Amino acid sequence: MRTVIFDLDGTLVDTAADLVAAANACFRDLGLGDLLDPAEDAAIAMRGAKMMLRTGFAKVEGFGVDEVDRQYDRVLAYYDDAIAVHSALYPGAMEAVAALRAEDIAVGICTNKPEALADKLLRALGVRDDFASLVGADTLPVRKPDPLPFRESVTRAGGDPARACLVGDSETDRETAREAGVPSILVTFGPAGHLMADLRPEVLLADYADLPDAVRHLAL
Ligand SMILES: O=C(O)COP(=O)(O)O
Ligand SMILES: [Mg+2]
Repeated sequence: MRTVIFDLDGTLVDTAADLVAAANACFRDLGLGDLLDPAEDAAIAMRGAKMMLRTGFAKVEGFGVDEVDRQYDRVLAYYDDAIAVHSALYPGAMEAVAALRAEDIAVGICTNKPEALADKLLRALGVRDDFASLVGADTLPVRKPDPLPFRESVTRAGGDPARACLVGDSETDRETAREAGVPSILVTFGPAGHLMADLRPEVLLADYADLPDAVRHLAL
């Protein structure tokens, strides 16, 4: 079965504001104020909680790598408490998913978010059951760009990893697809959209309305 696997943050869902809010709550607890800006640091947020902590601590004195590790669980706890306040699906995402499913193409998710948080977010948005699989950062011992979680997300969706592609928004997604030997479709509407062309994916996607056609042309 042909399969399209989606990344989550920055690809299916615009999660930047809730992620930045969680990091800022941690920084405020440490007396540092709001070190990140939801608009300016959206691309940093798409690279995960540790990257947000590293970026914030780089702006002040006296907080090193150890503090990033110490605060990581706290960021995730804040995020867990307010995971879908501002987060929203990108326009046309679920219409594209429905169109793919109508063509008997399996759809699943492979994310570097912890699986439980990804599951909670998808349920809050009312779309968990639209995806046949969900593999997160901690589902397997390895995470993207290792190709294993991608392959697992394909097989759990009932698909064949040789007839699959990955829709993503980052160098990590590009690398994952390359390692798995499948085409990548990188979206240009996320916070790092302007950088996607340099990664030379098989497809650059500016609008979800164009996804079903793009997948057809890949001839999976
Ligand atoms: O949380 C991250 O590191 C990024 O998550 P993503 O893989 O869904 O983009
Ligand atoms: Mg992403």
